[in-house]
Amino acid sequence: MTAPEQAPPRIVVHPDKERMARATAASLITTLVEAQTARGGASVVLTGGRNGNALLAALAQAPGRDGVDWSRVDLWWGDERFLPDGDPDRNHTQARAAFLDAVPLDPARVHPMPASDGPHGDDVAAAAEAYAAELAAAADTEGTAAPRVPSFDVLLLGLGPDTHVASLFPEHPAVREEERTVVGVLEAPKPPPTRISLTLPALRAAREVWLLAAGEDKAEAAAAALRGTDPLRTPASGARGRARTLWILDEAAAARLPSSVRD
Ligand SMILES: O=C1O[C@H](COP(=O)(O)O)[C@@H](O)[C@H](O)[C@H]1O
Repeated sequence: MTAPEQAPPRIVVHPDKERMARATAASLITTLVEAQTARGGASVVLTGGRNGNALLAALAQAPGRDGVDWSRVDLWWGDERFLPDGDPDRNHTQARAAFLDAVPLDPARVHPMPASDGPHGDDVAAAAEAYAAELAAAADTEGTAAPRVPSFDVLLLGLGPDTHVASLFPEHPAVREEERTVVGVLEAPKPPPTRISLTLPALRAAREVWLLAAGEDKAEAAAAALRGTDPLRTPASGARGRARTLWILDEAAAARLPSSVRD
């Protein structure tokens, strides 16, 4: 695959996780309005996890929320826990509760990853392939001829305490993938063990990648990933956007950052 441009990380630190969620929701609204003004539509890749859900809850409450034309926003997912539709542990179920049901989205533009009781049954490889095909069908040619995914406006990632992003865990086969855009993940070290994930090449096709980390349990991971140069060991270090890579932290998660990386 041709490697797209990769923007170096920029770090923004908020006083606490509530203010971080509110400020990030406001920035996301601005970015989506700008994308719609420039290109008609906008696309976001959602993340699961505590920080991703806190952002969605803040977005649902944000005063400027209705400045976005939600019927012209495509929503994709960076990863999913491969469980039956509606399972409370699915990232899609949590996103519905936090945000999706609060705004007038076009159902045809909401693209959850397949569930384990969907058309592919429990075949996670087939489910991943189907999601890759859905992304390829929506792909454009901006930036790079490959990989075959849309030029996402903003791709959100929660940072795991082990530096995983999406369902790309350190030293795991999925983080080594260089050709496919979506993979089935087996034996993930965090439950549930079976997942679907975008790969690093797919994440890097985004215009902007925003990594979210709040809380002291993320401090070590944030420092390791921002120092790290090997995505096999610190997957978050390999997640970069073409135009912007933004690390959005609260003070607790930023506590161990080397001063050399902090603005
Ligand atoms: O399992 C997952 O974990 C990560 C991080 O979640 P957090 O609760 O530790 O913030 C999340 O980004 C990913 O989407 C999810 O599937």
